Amino acid sequence: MKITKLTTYRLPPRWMFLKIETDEGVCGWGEPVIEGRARSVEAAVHELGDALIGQDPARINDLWQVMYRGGFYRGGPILMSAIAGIDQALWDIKGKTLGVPVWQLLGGLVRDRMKAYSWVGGDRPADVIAGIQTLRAIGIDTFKLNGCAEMSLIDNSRAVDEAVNTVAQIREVFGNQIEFGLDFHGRVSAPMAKILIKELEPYRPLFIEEPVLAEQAEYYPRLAAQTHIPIAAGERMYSRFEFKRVLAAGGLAIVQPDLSHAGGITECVRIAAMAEAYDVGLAPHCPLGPLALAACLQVDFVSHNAIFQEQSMGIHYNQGAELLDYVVNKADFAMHNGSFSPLNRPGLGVEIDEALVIERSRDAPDWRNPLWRHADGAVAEW
Ligand SMILES: O=C(O)[C@H](O)[C@@H](O)[C@@H](O)[C@H](O)CO
Ligand SMILES: [Mg+2]
Repeated sequence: MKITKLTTYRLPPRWMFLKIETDEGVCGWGEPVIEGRARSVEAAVHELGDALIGQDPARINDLWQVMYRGGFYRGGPILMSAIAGIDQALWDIKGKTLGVPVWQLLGGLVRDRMKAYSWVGGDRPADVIAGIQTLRAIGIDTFKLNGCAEMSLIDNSRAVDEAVNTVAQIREVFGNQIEFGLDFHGRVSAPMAKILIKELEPYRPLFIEEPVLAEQAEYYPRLAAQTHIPIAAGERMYSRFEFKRVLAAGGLAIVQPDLSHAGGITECVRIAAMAEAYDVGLAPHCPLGPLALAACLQVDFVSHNAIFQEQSMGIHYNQGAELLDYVVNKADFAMHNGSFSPLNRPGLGVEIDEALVIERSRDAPDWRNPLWRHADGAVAEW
């Protein structure tokens, strides 16, 4: 079998799908994207694709190395997201060729259900109580929200109170009947993270995510030393080599590699295994589309340390399309009591509505993250 063609589709709300075709009619789908830089990843996919045309898609391990080591300059969000989507599509082809789901090829299930969580509250946490109430009605009991709005390097006690009050209110209304993680989204400085984490501790969040930016990863062990709240990070780390450093430094309780950013299934099973050796949990990042989610689930179901799965149903970013709009086999993604079941179809387990993808990819808008500024006009982390 030989790879014959790579076609990319940029799509609303902010995704990109990749179709890889072969000379034997089998094709695979993947989701290579970095939110807000879809066109850059698209260019990288086609640049890498030159080396794939005419190659045997079954040799995923070799093709991965060709894409990674074959370039003198490697790594980073653009190239690793391009590799990620290509890798997903290659696994899809392999599964479809052999007639088995990817999790079967990775050694089989380690669990029967995979717990998922949902987003509430939007960019600046608001209406979180109503949001949680609505989702609870459909069986979801685990949530994530942004921990605060923009925050200055040294901010005032009003900003701290605002963040703490939102969280206090959640515990007041729902007690211990729900769990929630807090995403600081890299918008909190190291000095403010210290204060916020201390003040939030009594409300027992499930985890605090990106308490500081990945660029400030040396603070993770220091922050972890001052709190019992599990610290999570990883959505802006792109390879096992980056995860190696944070795992060895200690401090993280949960790693969150993104299956569409960190080199795909091939790389993320390795990151998961490495985390397991450090007694660190896995919670793949996935505010993206159905192919990214399917890839996450393939890894979750074979990784003993997978604890919960992010998914984008109803997320504030899904303007113009929802998680399952382009999926034919929607029922396979139904959650029961807040958990996913293994995807049992061959390959990734997603049947794509290709006609709709082609139609919606025409004039797809370029999504950009908002540019925030502090009151004094300086750029703020979003
Ligand atoms: O945890 C998450 O889902 C992420 O932080 C997510 O909210 C953002 O990073 C977003 O995808 C950036 O475009
Ligand atoms: Mg996050």
